[in-house]
Amino acid sequence: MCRGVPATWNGGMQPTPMRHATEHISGPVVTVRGLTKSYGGRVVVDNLDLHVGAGEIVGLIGANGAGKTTTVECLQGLRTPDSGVIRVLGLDPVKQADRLRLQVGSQLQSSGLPDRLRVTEAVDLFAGAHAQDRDRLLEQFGLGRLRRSPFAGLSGGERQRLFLVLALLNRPRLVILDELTQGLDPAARREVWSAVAQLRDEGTTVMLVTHELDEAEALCERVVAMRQGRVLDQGTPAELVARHAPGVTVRFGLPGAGGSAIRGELDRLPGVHRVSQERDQVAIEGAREAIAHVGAWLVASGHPVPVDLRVDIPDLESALLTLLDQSTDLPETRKVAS
Ligand SMILES: Nc1ncnc2c1ncn2[C@@H]1O[C@H](COP(=O)(O)OP(=O)(O)OP(=O)(O)O)[C@@H](O)[C@H]1O
Repeated sequence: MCRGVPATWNGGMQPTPMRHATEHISGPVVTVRGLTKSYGGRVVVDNLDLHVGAGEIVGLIGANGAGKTTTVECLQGLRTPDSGVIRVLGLDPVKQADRLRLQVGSQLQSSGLPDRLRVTEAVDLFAGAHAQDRDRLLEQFGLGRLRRSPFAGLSGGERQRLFLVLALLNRPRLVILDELTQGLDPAARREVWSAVAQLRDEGTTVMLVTHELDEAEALCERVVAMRQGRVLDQGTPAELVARHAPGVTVRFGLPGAGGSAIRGELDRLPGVHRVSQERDQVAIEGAREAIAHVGAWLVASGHPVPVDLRVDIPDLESALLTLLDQSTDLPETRKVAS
């Protein structure tokens, strides 16, 4: 869930700092220790620790209501934590909000702009002294021909792209993107992905809140999986897959190959855990190395390589599902101690 107005965009009210690429960032961009936030006595972020280094793209993923948006809202100073310490670029997001506003760009899903505000007017309103080339940015996000369109006339995806333009306009050092590509068509989604990859190449730190796990897998160097306000696990997408969904399945049909001899041979291959066979259809479950050994066995066996040969490799979604499933024994959401 995303709420709020684009309060952390640099609205052009104050001078924008020099280009972030030329600034020296020492230390972490985000440090969170023991963050706790509750609503109406219900703890929704529970003693959370988080660390984001300069130039990283970190994804917050997890179940609905896990506290991801609340966490990034606290980082932006839009929510005041009950307890814990937050430093963003070394600053306190609540007490030093003015200094931080110049350096953090946000794209929030449900942000709004006045209906009659035209695209160029919105860009002018938010542009600081050192803003990027506005026309180039609008073209890059496919909004060039909509320069004169009022906000109310934009489609959901176009609004989303405009918010992204506004978030990037002033070359922020940290960009927070919540549900980045929701509502975008597949081509626009890829364009936005490449824009984020470009940000990374330029050294911008990015925090991404997303349910799109292919997006997290494509863009994030590290993902933090959350449930009930707590971090369940974190690591590179590949590490989470290896830890929580390590198995693969190789399937193929081998006409006329029935019988236990083949099963026995496959069973003995390194990495194979289980072989099942139904008529001509063979399914082999095992570790990743089993893929190579089964392939080698197939070639060496002299059978033609089966046309229906298929390998199912788990992805981040499988890993997260397992992780969420395993964590159902977490204690119920905490109530604030009275
Ligand atoms: N202003 C609020 N008042 C009361 N409860 C709130 C408020 N904002 C969020 N919550 C609740 O806090 C919990 C965490 O919400 P949050 O939006 O941070 O989770 P999320 O992980 O971003 O969820 P989603 O993936 O569904 O967007 C939810 O149960 C939500 O209903």
